[in-house]
Amino acid sequence: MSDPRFDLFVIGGGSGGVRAARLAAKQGARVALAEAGRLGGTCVNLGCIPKKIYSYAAHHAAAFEEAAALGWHFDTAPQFDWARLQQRRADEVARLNAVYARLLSEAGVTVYPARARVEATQTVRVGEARVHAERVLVAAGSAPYTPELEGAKLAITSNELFDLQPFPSRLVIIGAGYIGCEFASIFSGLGARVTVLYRGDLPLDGFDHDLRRFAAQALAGKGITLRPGTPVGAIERAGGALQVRLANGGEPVPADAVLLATGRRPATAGLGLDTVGVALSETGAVQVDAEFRTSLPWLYAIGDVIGRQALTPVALMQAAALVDRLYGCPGRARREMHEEHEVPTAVFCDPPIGSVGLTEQAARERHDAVAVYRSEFRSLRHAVAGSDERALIKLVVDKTTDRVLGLHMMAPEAPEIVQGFAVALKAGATKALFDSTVAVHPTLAEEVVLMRDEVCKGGSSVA
Ligand SMILES: Cc1cc2nc3c(=O)[nH]c(=O)nc-3n(C[C@H](O)[C@H](O)[C@H](O)COP(=O)(O)OP(=O)(O)OC[C@H]3O[C@@H](n4cnc5c(N)ncnc54)[C@H](O)[C@@H]3O)c2cc1C
Ligand SMILES: NC(=O)c1ccc[n+]([C@@H]2O[C@H](COP(=O)([O-])OP(=O)(O)OC[C@H]3O[C@@H](n4cnc5c(N)ncnc54)[C@H](O)[C@@H]3O)[C@@H](O)[C@H]2O)c1
Repeated sequence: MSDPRFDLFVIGGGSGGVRAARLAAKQGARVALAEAGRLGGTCVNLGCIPKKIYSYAAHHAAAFEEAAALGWHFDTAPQFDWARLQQRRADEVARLNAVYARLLSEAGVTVYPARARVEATQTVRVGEARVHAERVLVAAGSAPYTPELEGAKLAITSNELFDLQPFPSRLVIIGAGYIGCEFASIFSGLGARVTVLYRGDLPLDGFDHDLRRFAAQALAGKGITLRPGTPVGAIERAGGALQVRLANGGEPVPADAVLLATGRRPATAGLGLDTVGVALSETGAVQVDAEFRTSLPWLYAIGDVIGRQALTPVALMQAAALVDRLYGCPGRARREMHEEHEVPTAVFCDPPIGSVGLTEQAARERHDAVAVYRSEFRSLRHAVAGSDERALIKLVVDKTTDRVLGLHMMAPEAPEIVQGFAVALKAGATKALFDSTVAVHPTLAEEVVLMRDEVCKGGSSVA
């Protein structure tokens, strides 16, 4: 029997790969997809979705306290059951795996539940089969990066965290990026004593400096121990538990579990890309142009594997843009991928962060005159519940054009609020337009359209 032939062969059934396969099949292309693990990829199985489920659970710790302040009483203290949360998460992930399988099947995509490797020009080896395709799309995602560190094998990554047993009373997290901050809040909320060790002076590299400072205070205010400027020397066994030895010689930090949250790298190892001579970056990212073409005319790549912004909606948008270009109807508008700074993003720590557009620092580098509006306050909900939790909302404006360049928030529901304002920023809304928008009262979000006093230059929020 001759080898199967397709128009498009997709390697990886995660956010980007599934979207590309379905859209291309709907346009009439003969499409196959290989997935070595579970359909849905990182986001569904080991990322956004299970993380958000755990985050919902963690937020209840504060909600119970608030409830008590608002007149509720419980005859017994609420008890948390880690195994039950894990099971609920596993059930939901399994449901989503089935949804993805159904969507692919309904679109007519042939799914190979196996690891794929590029073997030669327009040829892929998948399990025992050899398959030919006019085009091959690499959407293989990324994997946790483990730094050279003595005892690193004793630590876990976010991949293992979801099924960790038993629940760690003391969790030490190395790295204070997205994953470090999100899991610090989750495990702290669920009752662990959490310590975050990081090299820099503030968490969340790349975010607005003022927001980062505020975030450090907010996380510490929730009982998380933050240790900036603390490089790690080694992870070692200590009695029945672990300890993290510090490179600066400080007292070792005891732990029941150590989480490496030190970034992710494109998952290009073993894909056979070297055999066909595709250009990779130093970190292993597949090099593509603005239209996701590699150095070979039949090979494309999208998502985390190209080493740009590692976010699900980015992979989804890249998939749509690519398929529109390759298989779209003539005359119909093509979707395009945005400029990176237009991508809204959230960190689901507690309180959560929502951010879109330029940070104050980036705005000052690119624009002659920048105005900053900043509001830090205690929300009605927290005031009435007797909580000290504060919210930060910050607008960055180009003074020359009055255009709002950035919105950065750390507040309850910040990700939900920022999603809406991202449309306004993309549409080029001015500060005057924000000012002329009627507020919704009483809300936290109304503050975004009520800020009138520019932070005076001497009092700039940038350190
Ligand atoms: C803990 C965590 C939380 C996150 N939270 C968020 C969030 O809240 N919001 C957000 O936007 N993003 C979040 N992300 C990032 C998001 O998950 C990724 O950006 C997104 O999944 C990337 O999609 P992708 O299609 O590029 O890769 P993936 O979704 O990783 O899919 C790649 C797939 O390819 C498969 N594969 C790899 N090699 C092969 C091969 N040779 N053959 C066959 N199959 C192969 C893998 O098994 C995997 O299923 C999170 C990530 C992590 C780790
Ligand atoms: N809410 C979301 O959208 C979300 C959530 C989780 C992950 N993600 C995506 O996944 C990516 C990976 O997340 P992440 O938190 O692992 O990466 P990150 O890049 O956000 O943070 C990595 C952290 O590790 C530190 N680090 C790097 N190398 C180190 C070393 N050798 N020793 C000590 N510290 C080191 C960095 O200084 C930084 O604090 C994110 O960049 C993001 O794109 C998104």
